[in-house]
Amino acid sequence: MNAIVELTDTHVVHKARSGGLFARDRVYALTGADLAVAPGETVGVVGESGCGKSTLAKVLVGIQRPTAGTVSYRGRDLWSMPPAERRAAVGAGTGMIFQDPSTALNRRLPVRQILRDPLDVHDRGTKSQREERVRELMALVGLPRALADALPGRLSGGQRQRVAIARALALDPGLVVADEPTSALDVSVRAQILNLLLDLKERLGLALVFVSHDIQTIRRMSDRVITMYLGRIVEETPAADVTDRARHPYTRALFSATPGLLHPIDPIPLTGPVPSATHPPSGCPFRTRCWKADQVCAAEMPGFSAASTPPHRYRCHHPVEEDEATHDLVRQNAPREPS
Ligand SMILES: Nc1ncnc2c1ncn2[C@@H]1O[C@H](COP(=O)(O)OP(=O)(O)OP(=O)(O)O)[C@@H](O)[C@H]1O
Repeated sequence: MNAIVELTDTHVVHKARSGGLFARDRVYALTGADLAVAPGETVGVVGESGCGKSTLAKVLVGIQRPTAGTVSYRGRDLWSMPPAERRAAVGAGTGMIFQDPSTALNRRLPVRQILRDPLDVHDRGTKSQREERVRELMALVGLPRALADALPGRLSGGQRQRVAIARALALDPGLVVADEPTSALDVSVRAQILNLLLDLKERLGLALVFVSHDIQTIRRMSDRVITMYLGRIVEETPAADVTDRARHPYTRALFSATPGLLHPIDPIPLTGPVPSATHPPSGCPFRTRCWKADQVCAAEMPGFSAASTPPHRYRCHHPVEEDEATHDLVRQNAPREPS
């Protein structure tokens, strides 16, 4: 695969926010991530709050520097490039859409200027070509021309997110990363924004990395689903298989509540909260909530199983059997004490 962006054993460790200046605590936000995104594909990222989804997104678009491991853009190591070259590679190669368009856009700039900014910064075209590009971008995302001079405060939430999408597309990137792009919007406009993203992806041949808590949306939007748990990628599954054929117990539990299962079931309960990213459990981080866990799971984090090959890979000592009906998993997953 000729990846647009590729992470190899990438880690992000933060100093704990609450610990004060001399805090020793570390937050393991991303641990050993390996992921390649191919041109034109949509990768959905799921996991509960705090599992590292946003960190992964920021690493992919070069706004978070990893503390270890590499990030390659079209085969070149991003963080060993000189800063100006890196900014150019990131700016032209990727676009990012954030959760809340009201905070992501400069409130003092009219739409026209917000969309021109990336063209100015990267010195794209003449003045009139830039103006033409702004018109083109507005049309692309369905914004009426009359809004070119409007400030973001005058726009609806959906229109603001359209501006944010247009800005992300300004330099014609190969990859767009959308971090919860609809969660701050009214329910009534969410579907419109998702359809717009899908439409743009098709028309422009974009690769899309889509982070969401909304399991159904992920299933609908993605070609491939990445499951994250406590900073680790624990499974990659073709989206069509994710509800019924996922092998990692955590993915099965996350997707168990979605409609459209081959055998509809009650949700598999996930007992207790996600453990702290400052003191993650030894071995497999999911073991404290997993109904299949034993001593092996406490001793060692499994690598991707030798039996699993892309596009389906999982890291689990006791994967769910392919033919194990999800019904049976509900019964097995009685609440238990952490081992
Ligand atoms: N700058 C930072 N300093 C310290 N800790 C951080 C920082 N950024 C993220 N974290 C921590 O890293 C972990 C992963 O955070 P991240 O935002 O990537 O998770 P997430 O899955 O996107 O969560 P959510 O769905 O709530 O947005 C969390 O424990 C978070 O508190």
